[in-house]
Amino acid sequence: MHVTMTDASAAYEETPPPPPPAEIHYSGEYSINPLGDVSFTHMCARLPSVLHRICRMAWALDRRAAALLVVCQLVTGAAAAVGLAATAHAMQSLLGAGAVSDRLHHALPALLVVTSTAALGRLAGALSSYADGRLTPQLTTCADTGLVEAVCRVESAAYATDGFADRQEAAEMGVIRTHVMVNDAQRFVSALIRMVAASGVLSTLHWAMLPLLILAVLPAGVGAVLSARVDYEMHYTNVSDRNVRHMMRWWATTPKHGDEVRANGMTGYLLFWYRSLSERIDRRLLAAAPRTLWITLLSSTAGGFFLILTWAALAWLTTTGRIELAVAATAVVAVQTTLAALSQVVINGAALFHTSLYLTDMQTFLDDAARQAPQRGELTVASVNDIRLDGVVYQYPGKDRPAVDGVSLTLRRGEIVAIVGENGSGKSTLLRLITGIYLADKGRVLWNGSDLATADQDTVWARTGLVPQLFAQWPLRVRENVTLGQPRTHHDDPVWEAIDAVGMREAVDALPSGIETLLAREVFGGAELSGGQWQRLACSRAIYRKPELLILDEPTSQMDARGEHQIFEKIKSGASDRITIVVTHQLENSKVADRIIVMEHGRITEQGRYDELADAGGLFADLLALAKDR
Ligand SMILES: Nc1ncnc2c1ncn2[C@@H]1O[C@H](COP(=O)(O)OP(=O)(O)OP(=O)(O)O)[C@@H](O)[C@H]1O
Repeated sequence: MHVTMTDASAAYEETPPPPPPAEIHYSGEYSINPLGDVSFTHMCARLPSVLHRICRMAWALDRRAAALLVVCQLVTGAAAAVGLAATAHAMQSLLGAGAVSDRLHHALPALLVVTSTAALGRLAGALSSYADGRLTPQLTTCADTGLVEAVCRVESAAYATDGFADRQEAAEMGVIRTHVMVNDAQRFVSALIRMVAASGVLSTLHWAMLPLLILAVLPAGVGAVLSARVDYEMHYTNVSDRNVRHMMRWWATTPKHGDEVRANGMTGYLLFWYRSLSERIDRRLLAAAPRTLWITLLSSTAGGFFLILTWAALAWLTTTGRIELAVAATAVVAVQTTLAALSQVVINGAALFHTSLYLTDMQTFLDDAARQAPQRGELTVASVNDIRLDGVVYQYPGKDRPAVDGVSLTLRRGEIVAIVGENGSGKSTLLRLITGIYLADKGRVLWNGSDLATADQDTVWARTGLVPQLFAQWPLRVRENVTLGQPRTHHDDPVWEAIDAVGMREAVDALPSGIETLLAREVFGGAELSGGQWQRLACSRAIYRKPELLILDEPTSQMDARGEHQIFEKIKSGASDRITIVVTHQLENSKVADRIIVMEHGRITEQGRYDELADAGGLFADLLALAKDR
């Protein structure tokens, strides 16, 4: 049938609208907002511990900057106190009796103190900004690298646990907030010191002023903390959606998937999806806006009422002669100073509290990740002559049946073993168990008799080379893409040897900067390889490691016949000195193996050489017949 463009677009217009993004009803252990039933006083009580934590982190990173920051805060506070006391003194002299010149002369020393303390306060402020400028980048980097390291170091099985990615997303917010953490803390502390100093002066003028002032600012404090709580609640509700949106953003915009997106006409849907999800997130935020408005309105009204009361009280005290005019003038300055400092305490206290929520998420995630870091034992695997699997069972979290179900198997040095089986039969999971990426739920995996559950994983992985089905295309230079994870050599000969082994020399030489070329098309000066070339590079990476256990999971799925032939020749030539495992759906490739293992539903159902299995009438023979039926 011939379809014109108009037909096609008409048909498109008639189709029902695409489905919106799936609703995520996350109901795991971590789905409960930890602040759901936390009281206001409890929240305020958190501040000292937050300050303590920030100080500890800052002290550990840069003692001099941390000490400078603390000293500057103390100087600022002391300068404010002395400055205010001097102001009171000057006021009394200026508003007292006598000639103007005498009064000025009398007030001069106090005025000099006011000026000097103001200058000292400014100097301390500038120095503390400098200390903050030193500390903040270090703290942010420390939090950021700490988070990346924690995620990289957990047991692989942790990735499959309930809500791991969502909690990681929440922890990322902690890293972002680290950026403002020191500043919030510094402003909070300096405002607190200024407030204490000013309120001390105020209390000496008249006892009633301070309680009234506190009442004027307290509602704003409650309001700011409650608003922060609403904001965090929204953040918490949106965390899963934000996580999915973040992933989709990368998938939709990375050039690596650009062909698939365009040629399959997915752009419109992806944009619709992205917008729908963003609107859903916004809807929740907008629904919370009236709550925030009410909180702000009520707290401002209450604060305003008490502030009017404060000024009225001051006016009454002055007009009834209960305090002198000079004292009243000082009180005006002190009230203004205390009010400004109190407001800063409230605003920065709320900001600090807000930050603490995200820092707590970050810390909870880091603690959790530390608990999920490998704790296997000290056993060192020196070399590997045989690997024995003893009734090994592994079940992914949330699955109702094991992916590997009671596998027993022995692999010996010098042997090439092929693992075949239908999709989902458990081949890749078995490889993860053999290498100790996952630890068996039941049974044991023994390398030279050492149980992987008690062996130091780094000594195990120092002996393995793995080409996974989905290999990484690292945005690094060609050389680092081959040597990744290996100590650097003084020259490139071993790198070229690995490149030659997969027939990539010509392709690498043709790159703009040869072995130095950055393999990232997105970056200026970067270059891109074809799919098969990338796969050859992934193979060279494993070969370069000269591993005692070489595992190749569908290593030639994207390669041309020459590349595939070359890889299998290389596998054969190096086989005598290692254990080699090849997973393949190209059954002809399994001819290279000394032994073929057939997997079905997580179990080994057949074993033997190619010719034996081809005639055995089992699954292998069935799959072989299907492969030939073209
Ligand atoms: N990370 C994971 N989390 C949860 N389940 C998983 C995970 N990886 C695999 N599975 C499940 O385990 C079973 C075995 O998967 P596995 O990847 O080991 O099969 P395979 O034989 O390698 O398949 P294929 O030939 O498609 O690569 C499948 O049912 C799969 O859905």
